[in-house]
Amino acid sequence: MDIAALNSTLALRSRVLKWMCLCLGVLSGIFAVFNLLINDFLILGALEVVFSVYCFGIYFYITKHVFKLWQPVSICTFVSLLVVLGSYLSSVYNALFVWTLVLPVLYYLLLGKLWGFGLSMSLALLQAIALITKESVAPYSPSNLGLNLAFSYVTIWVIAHVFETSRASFSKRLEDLAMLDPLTGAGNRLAMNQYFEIELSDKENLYTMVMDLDFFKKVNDEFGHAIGDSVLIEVTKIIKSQLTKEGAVFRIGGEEFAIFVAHSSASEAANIAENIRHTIENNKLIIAEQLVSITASIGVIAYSGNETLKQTIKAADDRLYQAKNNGRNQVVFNDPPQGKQLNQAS
Ligand SMILES: Nc1nc2c(ncn2[C@@H]2O[C@H](COP(=O)(O)OP(=O)(O)OP(=O)(O)O)[C@@H](O)[C@H]2O)c(=O)[nH]1
Repeated sequence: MDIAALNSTLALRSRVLKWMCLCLGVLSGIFAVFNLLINDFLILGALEVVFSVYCFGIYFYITKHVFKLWQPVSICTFVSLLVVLGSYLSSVYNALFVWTLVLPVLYYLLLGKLWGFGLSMSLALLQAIALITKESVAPYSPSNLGLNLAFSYVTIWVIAHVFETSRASFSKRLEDLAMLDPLTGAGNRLAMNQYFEIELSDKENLYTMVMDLDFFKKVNDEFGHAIGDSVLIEVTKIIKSQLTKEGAVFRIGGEEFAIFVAHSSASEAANIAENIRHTIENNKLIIAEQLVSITASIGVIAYSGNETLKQTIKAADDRLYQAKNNGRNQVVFNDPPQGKQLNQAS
């Protein structure tokens, strides 16, 4: 599966930006010709030439490079300034202010809710100042023009806001459905691939752990599958509570979890693994009024920088196998702070 395709928001924004640049580049070029040769608006015409060139530049740039925030921010800021300046300098008769109504849609499509709201608010204020400071709004009546503009702008703004909010929430729900284990809320294998291949661009000082609950079958046999499920949920909470923001947990099997600790030292990774093991052992789980005791074995490996995800998981899994063979309820770490193998048992 194409992992990048899961980030539909980025793909959507990149596509919208590309076609918007083409469209605005052509239109701005046409306006520039009018303003330079016919209307004699030299400043505006010159700015439109620059904007047109900039739009084509971004259009070609994003065909070869990844989407970055500065691209839509610069396009939105530039086009907004052109519209405000055009509205301020030209007569209302030219109806340049009509372009104001297009911009909230661009902001929300390209930049999302927060930026969309901020830019729409700023544009409304700037355009209000540009129009209020005009000596005349002929051939329109000032109150009719003001009310119609304000109401149509607010309508488009609200629709753009509601649309983007719903789209973002659907997109998040779809992403969660695709990437999260529905029982525990830990990431699934797909999420692990995405984390390792895309999010972890810097894999220096990365530690991979594979953790497996000990004799989990007995929990199911003794207490039933539903309580077994609750144990898995509680264990996931314990793992998450021990991880810093540099860590991530994925459920890769029935009672098996992969844990990554990034940007850490060997001693930090060893401490995290030991804290997880210790907390699981000592946190007496009371589920449906039943006391459930469980322990975990953990294999930890320092990522060398060259292995694939499969290889690093396999290496940590080998340490886990050692931990199970050594009697379970322990951490086996190949790269302990002291430089020798560490077996930590309760
Ligand atoms: N409740 C519950 N049990 C699960 C789930 N997925 C797998 N299991 C159970 O996990 C148990 C795993 O058992 P084993 O592979 O024998 O491992 P174990 O009993 O933990 O023993 P060791 O790993 O050798 O310590 C099986 O009984 C599976 O049915 C799940 O989603 N919910």
